[in-house]
Amino acid sequence: MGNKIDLIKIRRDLHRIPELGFREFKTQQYLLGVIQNLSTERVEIKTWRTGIIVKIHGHNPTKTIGYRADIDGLPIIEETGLDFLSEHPTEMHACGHDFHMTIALGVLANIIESPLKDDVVFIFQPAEEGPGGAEPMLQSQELKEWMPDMILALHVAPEYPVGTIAIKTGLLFANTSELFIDLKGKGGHAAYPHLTNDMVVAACSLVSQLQSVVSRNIDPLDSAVVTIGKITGGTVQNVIAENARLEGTMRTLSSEAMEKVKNRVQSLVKGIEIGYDCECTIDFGSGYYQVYNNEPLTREFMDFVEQETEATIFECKEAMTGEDFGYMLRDIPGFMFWLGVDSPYGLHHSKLDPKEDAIQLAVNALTAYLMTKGN
Ligand SMILES: CC(=O)N[C@@H](CCC[C@H](N)C(=O)O)C(=O)O
Repeated sequence: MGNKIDLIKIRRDLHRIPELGFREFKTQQYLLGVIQNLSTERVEIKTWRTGIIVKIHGHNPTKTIGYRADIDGLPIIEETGLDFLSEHPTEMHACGHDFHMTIALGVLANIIESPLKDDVVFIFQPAEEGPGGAEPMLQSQELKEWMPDMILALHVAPEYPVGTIAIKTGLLFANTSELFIDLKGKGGHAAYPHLTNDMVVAACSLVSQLQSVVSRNIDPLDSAVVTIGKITGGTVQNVIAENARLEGTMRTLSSEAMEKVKNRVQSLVKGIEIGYDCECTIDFGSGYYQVYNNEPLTREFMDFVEQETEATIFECKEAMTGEDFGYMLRDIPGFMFWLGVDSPYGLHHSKLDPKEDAIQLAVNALTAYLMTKGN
């Protein structure tokens, strides 16, 4: 199926304007511009905060198929050296959401051109990287009125070659929880440590102790991750720090393991308070529900891709990535899959450079799948 829109131009335009969760104002305007330029026959558009929901009415609907694309970027300074580098100096589409949006637009344009028997709802969802747009979007009146009967989404996979799709039934992505810990002690002159409670030392000790949670408290046959991605503290080289802050994320394959990890983090933080005579506060930020693929729909999709598309499909293992699409899959049967985009740099890397050939391949495969599933 030929494209009514220039997918490479769209991807590059979107790549230039990455915005953080719930601040995707330019992105929303850009997406609306593209969508409104397509035929308006059978098409209804709603906005929800910085997100968009588009319904394409089928000619004799018996169900509604949902397709979700996330639209936010990350607070990362881009270092790809591309001609279409981010115009926002501290933000980057380093998780491939520019691809996700472009592919959704490509499929949407095809379905508008050849409407199905069934209704299709395209969900352009804000804030996947945080604080999470899927759960509040699901609760919104706007989406409730157009609730799909099944739903699907993809995520780019830099580690897989272009032309491949990877998926598995059941658990695909982990449960997640953010982690923010503030430490407050007594600062002072660098030469008088005995008169202070140094929060740089306390924070370093806490980071080391947190490494024991996964290695000593989680069943070795289960999996978990505790990552501290950012430490801040202190003011200047010759002042002992009164404050420090750790920012991180925790991942588990079950909600029980998540409870255990959180309890251990709380206990270790209490130990730091006693050991370093300081005050600490823990904020678990936002947490995402696991991504769990519906078995029959996933198997049907796998068979379809293998038999009817140019893509190669294979079964992958679960990953410790998080995705708030998990909330949609908790309420609506469906699945998520990895799309191979072949980049030497991985997700959340400042040099992530997915291969654009993957866009057309995904648009073709998804259009063909929807044409079959919705007719
Ligand atoms: C696909 C992906 O990379 N998703 C993010 C989701 C982050 C959720 C939250 N901000 C957290 O850090 O826990 C990921 O980092 O896996």
